[in-house]
Amino acid sequence: MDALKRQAAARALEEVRDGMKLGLGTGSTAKHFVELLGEKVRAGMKVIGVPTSEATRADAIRCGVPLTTLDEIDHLDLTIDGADEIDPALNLIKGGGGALLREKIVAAASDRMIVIADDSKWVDVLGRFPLPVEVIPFGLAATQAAMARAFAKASVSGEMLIRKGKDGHVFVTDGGHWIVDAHLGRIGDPPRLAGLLSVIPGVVEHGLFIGLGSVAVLAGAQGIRVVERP
Ligand SMILES: O=C(CO)[C@H](O)[C@H](O)COP(=O)(O)O
Repeated sequence: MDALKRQAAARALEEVRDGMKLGLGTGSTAKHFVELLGEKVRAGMKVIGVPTSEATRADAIRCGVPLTTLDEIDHLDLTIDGADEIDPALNLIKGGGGALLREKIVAAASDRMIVIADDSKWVDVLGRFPLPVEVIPFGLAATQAAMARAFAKASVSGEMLIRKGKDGHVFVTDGGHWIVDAHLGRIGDPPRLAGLLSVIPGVVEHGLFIGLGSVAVLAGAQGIRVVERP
């Protein structure tokens, strides 16, 4: 699986041109991309990156990739990031690594987003992977009740679990928020659910990426498949 992730990352690297401003995703697949990009930079390629997490910032520094922020620049040419699920409309579930808020800000500031993944992430319908929803800890019960109402309106339902870290404590995002993982099973209308979740005050962001992915690069046993957003 790791070899497939690296192959997808290598294929996406072919789209990177000298002088580009890049969004650098988070997760094991995006980490391969940062490592391969580092090799190009050491060979003379001039790019600058905005990391989507503190973990990716550390990886990029280790690999020698020059960094900036979306305070210093307001626009990126290309973001390369992984995903937890990808559907045929190139709607995504992201946030398995807990970086969905910065990932979405960076993707939205980019002209294009290339999603890199092994082909196990490709699904007919989103939802088997629990949907991460980043929330403010204040008023959590009220926020979860509002989320349940949004789920009902979108004809989905399922358990909501506060994400815990490996140490058993509540997982805290880079932004200081918590994550509720919603086990919905099947999300029939992702854009509708995305809209309903976005207007809940205690929801900072959710892991449905609608209309952000431009291209998916999927690596499988049969080779690489490149899928454009329809
Ligand atoms: O959204 C993410 C992090 O918030 C990741 O892109 C997603 O979890 C996929 O990770 P991996 O490449 O390790 O499978």
